[in-house]
Amino acid sequence: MAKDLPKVLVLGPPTCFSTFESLYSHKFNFLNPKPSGLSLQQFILSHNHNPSTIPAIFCSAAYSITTDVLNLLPSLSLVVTSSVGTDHIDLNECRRRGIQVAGAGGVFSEDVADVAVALLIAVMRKVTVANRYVRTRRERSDPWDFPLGYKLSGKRVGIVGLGSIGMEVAKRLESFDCIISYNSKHQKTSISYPFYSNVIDLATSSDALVVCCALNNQTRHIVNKDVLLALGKEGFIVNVGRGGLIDEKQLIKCLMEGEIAGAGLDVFENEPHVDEKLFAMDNVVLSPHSAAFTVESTTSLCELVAGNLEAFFLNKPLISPVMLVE
Ligand SMILES: O=CC(=O)O
Repeated sequence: MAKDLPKVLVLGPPTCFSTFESLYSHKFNFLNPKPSGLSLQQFILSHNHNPSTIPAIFCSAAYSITTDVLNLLPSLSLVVTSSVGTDHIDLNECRRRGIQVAGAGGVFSEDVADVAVALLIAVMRKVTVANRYVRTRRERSDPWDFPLGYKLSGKRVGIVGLGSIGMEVAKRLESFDCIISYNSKHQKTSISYPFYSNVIDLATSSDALVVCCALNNQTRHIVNKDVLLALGKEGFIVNVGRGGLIDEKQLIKCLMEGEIAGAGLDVFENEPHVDEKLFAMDNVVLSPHSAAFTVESTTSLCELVAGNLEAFFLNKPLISPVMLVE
């Protein structure tokens, strides 16, 4: 009987949730407020769920796990998020309350890196403009008036955040003979790429920046106006991390004024809202925060989430814990 199974509250159901539910509803009793249209508080009250019997949350990056949410759930001991990013979770408060947190670990790294490189090629070589050009003109005009793009091979690429995604980006770009350097919270002793402790210096020494670090108080607007100006008029930027890593107002201004050459963006500062000024720009390629999601990564994610929930309910160590230290 579902009511005898361990309860898992599902918040902002992750895109994989319907698959996940069909695979694992024999193991967990999923409580999903979304279809009811009720607020979390109303849901808990109206369904007579004793909040003290809810030990675990499964959430997506679209749902903020704030102190207010945690206050509604006095027995909460686990938050599992379907994302790599944890900026939607009040980690300090979780630490204070002894709540464990598990994330998506490395399941998305290759897919996100693939899209980072795809966006870089697309914006530098004008792939989306070319696509529209052919569809609207149907044949090559004479004289040929398609604008020239920039070569990626051999370019200097600065990676902001050399974690598991950043390393996959570097690996891919090495096969394009790109010259890699990076900025990270700390220099990595095992990595021979040049390290820049200052993102402005990294931008000055790069033809393109790929931003893939975590968003937190230290990294918000890590790419600001000064970084964009240092990247320069022939510089490109790709963001597959979080929108808040770049000062989007300044980015749009720099794109409009030709202070940088172009941008490939999978993430936006005020998601799900996307600033419409970006839609009119030919030097911008957009993607709907979908870099992580493939058929394969979704399957791996479902297995990982189930593994974390099972481990938790068996009092075993989590498979992909998020470190709750500052
Ligand atoms: O954006 C996706 C993630 O954080 O997993």
